[in-house]
Amino acid sequence: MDIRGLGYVTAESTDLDQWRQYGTQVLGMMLTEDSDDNTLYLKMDDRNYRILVEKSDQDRYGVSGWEVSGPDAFLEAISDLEKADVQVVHGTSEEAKARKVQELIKFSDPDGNRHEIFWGPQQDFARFISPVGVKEFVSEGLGLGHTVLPTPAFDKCRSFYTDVLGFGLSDLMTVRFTDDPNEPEKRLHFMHCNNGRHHSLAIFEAPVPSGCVHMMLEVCDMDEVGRAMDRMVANGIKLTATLGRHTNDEMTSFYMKTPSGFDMEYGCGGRVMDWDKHTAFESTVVSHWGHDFSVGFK
Ligand SMILES: Cc1ccc(O)c(O)c1CC[C@@H]1C(=O)CC[C@]2(C)C(=O)CC[C@@H]12
Ligand SMILES: [Fe+2]
Repeated sequence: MDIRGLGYVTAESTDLDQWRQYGTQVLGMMLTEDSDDNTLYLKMDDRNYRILVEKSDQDRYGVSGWEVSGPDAFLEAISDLEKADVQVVHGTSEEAKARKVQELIKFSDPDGNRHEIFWGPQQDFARFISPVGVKEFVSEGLGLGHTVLPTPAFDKCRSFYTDVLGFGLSDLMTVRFTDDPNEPEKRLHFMHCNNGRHHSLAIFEAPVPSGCVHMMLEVCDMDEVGRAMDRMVANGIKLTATLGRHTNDEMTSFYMKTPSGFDMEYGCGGRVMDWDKHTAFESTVVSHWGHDFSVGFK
């Protein structure tokens, strides 16, 4: 399978007003005109949208939308999934219209994380003009960012993502939250698809009620990250990890809550990888400096 990038994500929300404010005033994305009382389309680049918020009776992460290059790659993806006995549901033309793509399929991983594969996103080529002056999000040729999904059935999920969906292992960590040596270590594997982003997906060996550990958006420089922190404070949004720089993708970022209960990482300076020259390794530290996740539990 040849996945080119994370094309879109969806979030479920009981209160779209919160996301309207958060999406535009904190993240700095554009709310496009086709948004209505049940659906928000949040735009951050040439695409019509990258985050789709849907009115729901729950606040949680929705689906991860993976992009393939065209109709042939789409058929190949369907056949790979069916060969692996994954239940594939074909999206209706109404669903494709709502997602603003030509065609899509829907399926889940062994832990029930929901995914879609699509081809042919609509592009209005309208310039991204941020309502709060964000210059640029980094997504061209790299996908919108990354998502980290909860996968307690780790071994099954790991082979699902590598053997069926074709993700490559970028590097890995094992995490222990306390000093208790009896606490089992939890695995965290960073995975890439067919682009230069260090990871478009990571899987974490623990359940998370909101359906997502965090997702990440990348902006073009450190000032944009700092200004986003100011907007987070001004809008009363909770910080969940302090500013820091990761060892593996070298990104400088902070983490905050979204209105759907999962976290948003907002960063800059991510490495662009040449996978032919890469060797997978295990990091024994989270970051070069910063990234205190304990603030999220306070
Ligand atoms: C370690 C790391 C490298 C690159 C990233 O983009 C990234 O988000 C992380 C941190 C991932 C991870 C998390 O999001 C939830 C809390 C975790 C599991 C920790 O407690 C350590 C690593 C953290
Ligand atoms: Fe991350």
